[in-house]
Amino acid sequence: MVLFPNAKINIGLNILEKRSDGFHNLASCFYPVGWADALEILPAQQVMFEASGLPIPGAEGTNLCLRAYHLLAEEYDLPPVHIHLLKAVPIGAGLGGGSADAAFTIRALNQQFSLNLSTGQQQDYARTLGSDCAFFIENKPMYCFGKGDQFEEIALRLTGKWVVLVNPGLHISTAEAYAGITPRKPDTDLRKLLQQPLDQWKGQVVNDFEESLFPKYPVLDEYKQKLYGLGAHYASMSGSGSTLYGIFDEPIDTSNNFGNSTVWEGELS
Ligand SMILES: C[C@@](CO)(OP(=O)(O)O)[C@H](O)COP(=O)(O)OP(=O)(O)OC[C@H]1O[C@@H](n2ccc(N)nc2=O)[C@H](O)[C@@H]1O
Ligand SMILES: Nc1ncnc2c1ncn2[C@@H]1O[C@H](COP(=O)(O)OP(=O)(O)O)[C@@H](O)[C@H]1O
Repeated sequence: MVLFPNAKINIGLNILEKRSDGFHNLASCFYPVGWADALEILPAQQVMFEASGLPIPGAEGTNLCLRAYHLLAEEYDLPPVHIHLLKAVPIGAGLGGGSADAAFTIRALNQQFSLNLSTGQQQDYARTLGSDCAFFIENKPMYCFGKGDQFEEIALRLTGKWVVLVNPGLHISTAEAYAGITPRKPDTDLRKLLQQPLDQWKGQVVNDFEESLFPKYPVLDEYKQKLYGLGAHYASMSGSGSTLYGIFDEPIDTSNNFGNSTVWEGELS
């Protein structure tokens, strides 16, 4: 079975408060985008994990695909599998790439070996692997809260809009980004702000990580402003960075704007 675990962007990201377990309660709209890895899972003689494409930090045994397999194998009678991951989504990029790989592994194993796990059961397994993981089980635009693993339907649809993602190659660890934050509740609920037309989001729909990360890495704000200069209706950093995105009506020419950054663009669904 071959799947394509896709990235997400955060449209608005409010870090509300620090919790007693050390994590933070947040409010954000998670929106899937088409930038994706390729994941192949095949029955095999013994469990084997292989990765190609972008190098993934950490020992192979700690890869989220393998962790997802072992999590299910502890409870269900799973045959050994060969997992091949072609890594294309940048890592430490605020795009949830590793979380998507984990969630898609759960989805694939559930389907391939007829485990009959409900959506809720798959989300429960996913959230033990990372706060972002459960989102990728349903993989549709959602208002997310709690650790980022609780969901509420949101009417927001940007179908047909064009998104440009710019990854400047800075690897920002999620834990490092959270450590620089002073949590606070916003004046206006994000769900309300997102009901406004897209052109009114600028300056109102904010990612709280920008305040601490932009002074530290000035290129991030420079690229956000360039996206506005190219005509974006709205531009922001995604998650804990370092990827910036802009939302446009149609494809745009990004050449000569973002140095050696990796640029991906595509239609929103
Ligand atoms: C910031 C966000 C926003 O969508 O996305 P990314 O930038 O990673 O894509 C997420 O909250 C990232 O979720 P995820 O990457 O799954 O984080 P986890 O592996 O669960 O946690 C990594 C570390 O981040 C911090 N953390 C994470 C989530 C959360 N709600 N509060 C936290 O304080 C903790 O220090 C934790 O040890
Ligand atoms: N399949 C995977 N893809 C990406 N990162 C992985 C994977 N498995 C484990 N990791 C670890 O997860 C961390 C980054 O996760 P990722 O979700 O890409 O971060 P972010 O959402 O901040 O971009 C890295 O430290 C990496 O070592």
